[in-house]
Amino acid sequence: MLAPRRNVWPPPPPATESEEERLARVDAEREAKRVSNAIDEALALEREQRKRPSNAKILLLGQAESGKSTILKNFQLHFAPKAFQAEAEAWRPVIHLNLVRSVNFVLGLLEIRHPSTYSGDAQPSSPDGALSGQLRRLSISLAPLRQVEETLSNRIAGSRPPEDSRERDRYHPAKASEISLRSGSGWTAFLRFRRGSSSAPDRNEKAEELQTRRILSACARDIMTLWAAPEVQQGLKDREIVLQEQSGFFLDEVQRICQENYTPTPDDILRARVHTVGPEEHFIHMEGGGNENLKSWTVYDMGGSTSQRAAWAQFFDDVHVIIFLAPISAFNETLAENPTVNRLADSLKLWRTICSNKLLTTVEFILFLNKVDILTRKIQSGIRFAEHVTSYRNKPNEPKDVIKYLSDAFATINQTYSPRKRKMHRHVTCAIDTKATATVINDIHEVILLNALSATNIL
Ligand SMILES: Nc1nc2c(ncn2[C@@H]2O[C@H](COP(=O)(O)OP(=O)(O)OP(=O)(O)O)[C@@H](O)[C@H]2O)c(=O)[nH]1
Ligand SMILES: [Mg+2]
Repeated sequence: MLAPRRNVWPPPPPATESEEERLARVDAEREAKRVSNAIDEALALEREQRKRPSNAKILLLGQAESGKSTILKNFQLHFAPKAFQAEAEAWRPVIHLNLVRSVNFVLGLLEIRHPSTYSGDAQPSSPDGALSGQLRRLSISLAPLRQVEETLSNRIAGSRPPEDSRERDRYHPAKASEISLRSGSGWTAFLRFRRGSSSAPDRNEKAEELQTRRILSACARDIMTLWAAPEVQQGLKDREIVLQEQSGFFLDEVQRICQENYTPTPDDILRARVHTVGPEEHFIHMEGGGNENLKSWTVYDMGGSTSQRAAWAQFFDDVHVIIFLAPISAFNETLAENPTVNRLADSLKLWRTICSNKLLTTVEFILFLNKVDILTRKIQSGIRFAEHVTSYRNKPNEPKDVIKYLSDAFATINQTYSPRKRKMHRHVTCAIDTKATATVINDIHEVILLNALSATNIL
């Protein structure tokens, strides 16, 4: 006689099985089969979904103030204009803060130039040491803006600024200070702010905002007078400070921005400056429907200052495209976090590090040579590129020649240091020009789709 079979499923019924037990067993087996089929179907579906992702994953890299967050805003404006517009109101405090910081920066400069008047000394030691009566009056009438700056900073970044921002917020002799945000309390507060409809600001916040708007409206005329004052313009010129080229510059728009009923325009939002601290993940759901297989994009916007860069590598794994921003206008500037390092040299070095990274061997790169408008203005104002980049020697000091030289330099680094031959797409951009950037986005749209779809075996 054969021994009863073991290790088979379902096990053979015991010889003594009653009719009732048999019915119960058949029921249990049917249920087990149903569960097993359901699991198989779920696994098949998951496999299918993995092949058809809802996401293209894009990484924005580049040094601080290269324009990463501005490109992200362009993507949002281009692909999800309704969502972009819905957040417009939330940018108002950021724009107000950018403006107020510029005003306080100018007042700070006057304070340094004319300490005797500020300290109340009636007998300034030299004629230069005295502020004109008009500027003295303005410095008093605009004094409330220091409090406005503090209120807005606290509201946007949270009452305790992140370490990195405290470092940056120290008074910089040539630069208006910036607002920093990081994922965490400050950032979520800002998001809550931006996505105000789901959690409306409380009564205190509303009252505070109203108060800020009233103060700004009352100060508008004095801010304009201050900005137009020959003494202020001369003071900036003497220090070779061009505030117009700095991030978050709104001093030429005071009348409009200080109106009590001001709502930011897309151009204002693109020019608003918030320093990103920590990686930010943004989902863009294509409002026009997008590609059938790819209805949303995930864009990772990284903080670009040197202390932030260590966090980049954790996003290299399954990224489809990297967009690297190099601010080509920065050839005569140094890093805010390290004044001994030239910003262009830092950008080239960073690009080389990214090109040679083995984890990114198969990733396609899109290079934006950004801030071409500022580069053009600088060269046309007589700044000589070769004085800052000696290898340029005696080539023509013309924007188009400088741009070509830089574009070739970045391309050569890609060819030389990439572990394998890599496709690279180059664009010369001005990220605050929405129309020109829309054309570039149309050009790179297909590159992003192709990479995302082929990475997931759909193509
Ligand atoms: N004039 C000009 N300004 C630009 C351009 N691109 C960006 N900006 C401005 O430069 C400032 C800095 O840009 P961001 O996008 O915040 O820079 P980022 O790379 O995100 O900087 P971090 O977050 O600090 O890493 C913003 O105020 C932008 O409006 C450009 O092409 N031309
Ligand atoms: Mg940023």
